[in-house]
Amino acid sequence: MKVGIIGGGAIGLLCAYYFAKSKWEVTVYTRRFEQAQELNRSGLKIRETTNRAKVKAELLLETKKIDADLIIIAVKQYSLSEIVGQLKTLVEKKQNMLFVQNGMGHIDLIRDLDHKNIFIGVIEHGVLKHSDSEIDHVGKGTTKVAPFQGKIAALSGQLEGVKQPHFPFEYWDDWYQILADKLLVNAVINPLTALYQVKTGSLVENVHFQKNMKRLFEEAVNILGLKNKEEQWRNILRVCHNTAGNRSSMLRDIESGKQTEIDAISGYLIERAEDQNKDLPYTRFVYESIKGMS
Ligand SMILES: NC(=O)C1=CN([C@@H]2O[C@H](COP(=O)(O)OP(=O)(O)OC[C@H]3O[C@@H](n4cnc5c(N)ncnc54)[C@H](OP(=O)(O)O)[C@@H]3O)[C@@H](O)[C@H]2O)C=CC1
Ligand SMILES: CC(C)(CO)C(=O)C(=O)O
Repeated sequence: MKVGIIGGGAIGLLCAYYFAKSKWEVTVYTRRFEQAQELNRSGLKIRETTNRAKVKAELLLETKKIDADLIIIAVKQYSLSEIVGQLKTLVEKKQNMLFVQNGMGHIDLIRDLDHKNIFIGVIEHGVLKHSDSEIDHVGKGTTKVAPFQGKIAALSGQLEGVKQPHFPFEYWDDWYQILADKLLVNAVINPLTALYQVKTGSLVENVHFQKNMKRLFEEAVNILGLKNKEEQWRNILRVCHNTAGNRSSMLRDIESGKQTEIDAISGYLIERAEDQNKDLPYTRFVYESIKGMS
């Protein structure tokens, strides 16, 4: 089987590594020529392991067709708009596509595609990228997938061939549910860790930070229309404990001067609230603060 992975970032390389270990033919489509060169030359390494995985890589801009059974789109949400146009010509209507962005900002862009089998993924792994060919799999989690267009069997049948204990898949029926659950976690943890410049665990250890978490939580859970509120709150506390030593992706983006995904997370919630003539003052505060810092 062949997988094409668009974006050689932390998540793209994580997927590339585990598919290659499962004996799939992997091609990573990069933005930069130097990264493609490096991957072709050295392969791909996860820090804790000794073996490098062999992958092919090429520049997305120079690609005419993506020859793959499954295509994983692993760029950040804000890079997706420049790629969606290319997907219309690079990917045939019957090829499977899996989008793994955080937030909800990508959904309207995906609606523009009329491919038969489109899937949404929520990645619950923690990954740090050290170089163009080396990552650290710091948090072992799962990847939840659900159909957006087409039937889940088209994807689950393929993923039968990826049996890796540290890289499992879970199958869900409702893409909105899995994305909304993750969005809620990110809407609470990401902006606060970035603003206070603290690791995820510090949010719950500090009673004042935890009060602000609760305020963001109340706004987000109501706007997203999520039920089982108590369980959702417990889940956020659990994520803070389980990833206590991690720096959230938003904190890392701010620290390295990169664009953040605040528009797809808090920005999306603010838009939903405006549609309902509601205001989310705490969410708006963190949104404007992060925009001002990045
Ligand atoms: N890292 C993590 O632990 C987690 C990340 N996620 C989500 O997964 C998604 C990807 O995140 P992550 O991997 O961390 O992000 P990164 O910033 O590490 O990677 C994004 C990659 O996309 C590449 N890219 C951007 N534009 C293009 C283009 N036009 N053509 C080809 N490649 C392009 C970038 O290339 P270049 O290097 O040249 O800029 C970069 O390598 C995000 O939505 C994130 O929220 C979800 C859960 C955990
Ligand atoms: C859940 C959390 C905060 C884990 O680090 C995350 O998804 C992120 O960093 O974007």
